[in-house]
Amino acid sequence: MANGTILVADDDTAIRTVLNQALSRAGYTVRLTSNAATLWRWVSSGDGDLVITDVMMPDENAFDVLPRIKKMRPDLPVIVMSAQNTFMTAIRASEKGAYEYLPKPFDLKELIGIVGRALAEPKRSRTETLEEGGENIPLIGRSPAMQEIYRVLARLMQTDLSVMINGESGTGKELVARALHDYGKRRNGPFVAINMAAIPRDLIEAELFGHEKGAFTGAQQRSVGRFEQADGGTLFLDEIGDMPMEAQTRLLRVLQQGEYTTVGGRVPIKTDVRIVAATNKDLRQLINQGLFREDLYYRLNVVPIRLPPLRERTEDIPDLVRHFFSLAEKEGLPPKQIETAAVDRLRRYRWPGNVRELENLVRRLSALYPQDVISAALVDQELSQPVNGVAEEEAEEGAPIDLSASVERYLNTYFQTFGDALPPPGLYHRILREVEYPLIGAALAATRGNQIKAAELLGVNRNTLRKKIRDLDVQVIRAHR
Ligand SMILES: Nc1ncnc2c1ncn2[C@@H]1O[C@H](COP(=O)(O)OP(=O)(O)OP(=O)(O)O)[C@@H](O)[C@H]1O
Repeated sequence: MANGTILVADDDTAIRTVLNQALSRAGYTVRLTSNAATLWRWVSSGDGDLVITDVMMPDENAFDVLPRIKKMRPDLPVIVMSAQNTFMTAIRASEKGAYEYLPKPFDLKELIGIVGRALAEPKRSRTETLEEGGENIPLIGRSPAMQEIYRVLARLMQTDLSVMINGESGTGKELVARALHDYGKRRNGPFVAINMAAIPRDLIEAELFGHEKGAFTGAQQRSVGRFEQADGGTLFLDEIGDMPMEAQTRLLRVLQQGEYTTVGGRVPIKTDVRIVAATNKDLRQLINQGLFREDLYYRLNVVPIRLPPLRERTEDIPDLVRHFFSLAEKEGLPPKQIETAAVDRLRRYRWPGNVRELENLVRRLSALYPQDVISAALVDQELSQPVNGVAEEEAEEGAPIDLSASVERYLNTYFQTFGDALPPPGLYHRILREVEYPLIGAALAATRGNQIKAAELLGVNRNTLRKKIRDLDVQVIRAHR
């Protein structure tokens, strides 16, 4: 049975009762209080092995008590709970030295797990407190998906771990990379971003690592690379999936050895940068296609963060809309209000361009229309206009797709990415595998995971199907009905 004394501070009686029951059942001694003054009295007299506290208490905010607790008893783990589930709450909890931050409502099992972990860990002091972050919240959204991201970010702030952000275009990958830098321990150093898709492929290495005078035609003088610019700070490698192979090899070497040479240079240069990479592609697929180095993937993917598309977190739309209207107002555009029905329309839309598309829409609504209140009809009108390629593709949904033509187009681009060289051997099986995987997945989805029916639909033997599922590692999800 676990033991130790847990001090719980929350002005909500129901939470105190639930925590008391769960923690006592797990074997802990529990002391409960509804206010910060009592908590402080207990802590300062040396009581308790762990604290669980709400942020808002009637007499004082836990974020004001936390630095005092950490100063007096740096080893005492403090778990902070809050119903104010914003990015700043998570960050502030981390900055003030909280052991863990839990947005309410939380899962009791998870809490008990965290308590056990905190008490089992060797004591370490985390006394570093940072300045107030200010109220300029960089990331908006309180959906469960975003809260989970804030928690991961908060944990990462005091580390230098490589982070890989995956998400569709416009989901906020660059914003997250910046937040990691701005609130992390490298915030006084530079943040340098480079987008692999925006630079001609043959210049990427020189751009990243710099080049010596005369290293290649057109290199009239020595130039400093992004690695050097980012020294002491963060280097954000956007669209990493578009990085050419040679540059990948060079990057891997830097990550392994902590030093590099410029293009055309011989002297190794030491580097001290934190790498945050981002992609909207499936890097696993690129690895299978021989377009991305698996060893580099593992180096970069130390902490993966998946940013959900906006359509998976529509509950964030009202907050985002308010945020973008207020940004527009700060830029001098007239203030606007929006009807509830109009927000409902926004929540039902699919947002292929994600938050960026929503931001642009709000900007258009602010700038182009004289009405003070944005109506549902106006939103309908704006959403019905195709604004970019993605929307047009969407409009074509349902139209028959020519598979051969698609494969041909795909192959053209594929060969082009290798320039004059040939792709790695094994192309025939790689391409067939690419087609087989979705084909089998679709057959299983259509038959709700019934392999007999799926084999019949595909016209293959059941054993063949079973083998394919195993070989291709297709996820079989059975319907429970
Ligand atoms: N959670 C958020 N809160 C506030 N603004 C956001 C949020 N997510 C994205 N944005 C805004 O949406 C726009 C697009 O974000 P960002 O450029 O970070 O996306 P991205 O995923 O890096 O896109 P791409 O893959 O196309 O480069 C930016 O103007 C950003 O400020």
